[in-house]
Amino acid sequence: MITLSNIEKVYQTKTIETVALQNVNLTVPKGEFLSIMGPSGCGKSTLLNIMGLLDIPSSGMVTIDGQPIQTYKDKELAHIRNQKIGFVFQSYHLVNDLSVLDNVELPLLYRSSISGSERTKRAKAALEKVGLSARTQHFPSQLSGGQRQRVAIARALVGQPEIILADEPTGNLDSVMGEEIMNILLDLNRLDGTTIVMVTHDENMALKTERLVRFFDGQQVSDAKLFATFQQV
Ligand SMILES: Nc1ncnc2c1ncn2[C@@H]1O[C@H](COP(=O)(O)OP(=O)(O)OP(=O)(O)O)[C@@H](O)[C@H]1O
Repeated sequence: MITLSNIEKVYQTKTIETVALQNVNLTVPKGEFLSIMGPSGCGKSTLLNIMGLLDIPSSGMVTIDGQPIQTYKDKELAHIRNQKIGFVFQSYHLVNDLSVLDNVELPLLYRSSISGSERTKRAKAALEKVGLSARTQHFPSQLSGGQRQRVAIARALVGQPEIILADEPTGNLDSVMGEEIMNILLDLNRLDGTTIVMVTHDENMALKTERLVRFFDGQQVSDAKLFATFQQV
């Protein structure tokens, strides 16, 4: 579970101060599929970066499984990020000169307890989950946008994270491919119990999730419980 309490994030440059988040209080229970919506610049990516321990708030408290992150050293935070959190971005962030299989194996390279053959086995299983078993030796440039995003999802889930943070995962895709990606995320949530927080500009995608929080100017303006995803099947 992730809890954000009284989070504020201020970006300070030489000439200007930007309040990106203000008075944010948000709890994401284990197993929830939460979507975040709001206009450009309202702080959605900043929020996701803070939840993913990629950035720290200017004030307020972030706890993961009840433990305030301030109590961890940098090395421990990197460990939690690697073990518990998977990231999916709008622009995929794949390594172009690595094969699909090597891209998916990447997060496991940081886990010394996993052997090379086990790494490959898990990466193949993750690719199978997203329907890309036939593309393991391709390179990202040889794939469609939807396939690239599926590789990115396989890479996010290969370490069996408890939480997936997805920043506009369908933003670069047409509606058919967007639906496909959304169905993979819904299955991960529904079948595996993975907690998912997804930033989206697409209301149709957001309405498929359990809960929708809207932001405006760095603040939450609404928090609505939608149908639980498992009730939709
Ligand atoms: N590194 C930074 N330095 C200064 N200001 C920043 C920085 N990162 C973000 N901001 C500012 O913080 C505010 C929130 O940005 P953020 O990227 O979180 O918005 P967003 O809701 O994700 O936008 P979009 O939908 O366009 O991706 C914006 O006003 C932005 O200009």
